[in-house]
Amino acid sequence: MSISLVHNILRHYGIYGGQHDQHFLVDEGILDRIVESADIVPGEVVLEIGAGIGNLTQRLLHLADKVVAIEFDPKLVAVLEDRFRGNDKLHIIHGDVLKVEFPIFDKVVANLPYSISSEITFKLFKHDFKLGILMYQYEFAQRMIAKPGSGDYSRLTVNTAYFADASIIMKVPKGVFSPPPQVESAVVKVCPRPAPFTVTDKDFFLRFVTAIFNKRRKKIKNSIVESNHMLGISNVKQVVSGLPEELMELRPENLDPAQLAALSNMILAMHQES
Ligand SMILES: C[S@@+](CC[C@H](N)C(=O)[O-])C[C@H]1O[C@@H](n2cnc3c(N)ncnc32)[C@H](O)[C@@H]1O
Repeated sequence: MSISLVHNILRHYGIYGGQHDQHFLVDEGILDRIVESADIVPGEVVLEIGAGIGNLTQRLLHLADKVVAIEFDPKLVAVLEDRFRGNDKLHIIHGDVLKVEFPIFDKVVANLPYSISSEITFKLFKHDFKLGILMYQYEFAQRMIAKPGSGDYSRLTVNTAYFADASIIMKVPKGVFSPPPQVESAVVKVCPRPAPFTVTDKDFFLRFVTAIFNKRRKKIKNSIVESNHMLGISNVKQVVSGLPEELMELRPENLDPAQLAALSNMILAMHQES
């Protein structure tokens, strides 16, 4: 779709963009590469979050059996309804992505609203799907794939490593959006898979990761004790004194996801014994 056609649609429907993370991707080449990366085969159901004026949606509809497009702006929902009227492969959900129930889907392909990237990503990780091709703010994408010990290594990194293999497949400049955002973007490929390390209790592990990264500047022994209101370990000081001393002196950001999982398994076992 040419940029002038996009501008005509925006003008016609009185949409100005810029608010609610509304930056429409108008570069044909990048739209094509995003959809090609999703490797959609017949029979698949694709979820699109924040469908906007339907630039990605149009391409997804060519390949998928069904596209479920979530969009919360009524003006944009009207554009989607007009643009794809009569196409029964499209199901539009008019609502807030954080509140609506996701359908069962095979793949998720989206140029996300950046201000709620974190909430959307954690919501997606609660679902079962084959592949995600997701556009994020570049810094957010870097945090998803950060290395232990780096400033970007965070709760998000560990959750991502637990649920999926993730990689940045494309860096995307501001100028390919209308209106352009203030930040650079990146497309992340998310391939869900079983965790490559053992976790005895998923809920406890995820709570443990959230708790200790809340106190990421503290030594692990202190971050566990100070965030125990989230963990509920009885005799927490005694449990901590029984954990490997060399790990307790490190900060949460220095442990890789497998080491964090091992620690959470140990704590749980000691908590259950006591
Ligand atoms: C970056 S734009 C992407 C638009 C379109 N997919 C494209 O690539 O051109 C993000 C879209 O998410 C929508 N959006 C923002 N917050 C949302 C929310 N909480 N729930 C659903 N959609 C939302 C915006 O209205 C906008 O259409």
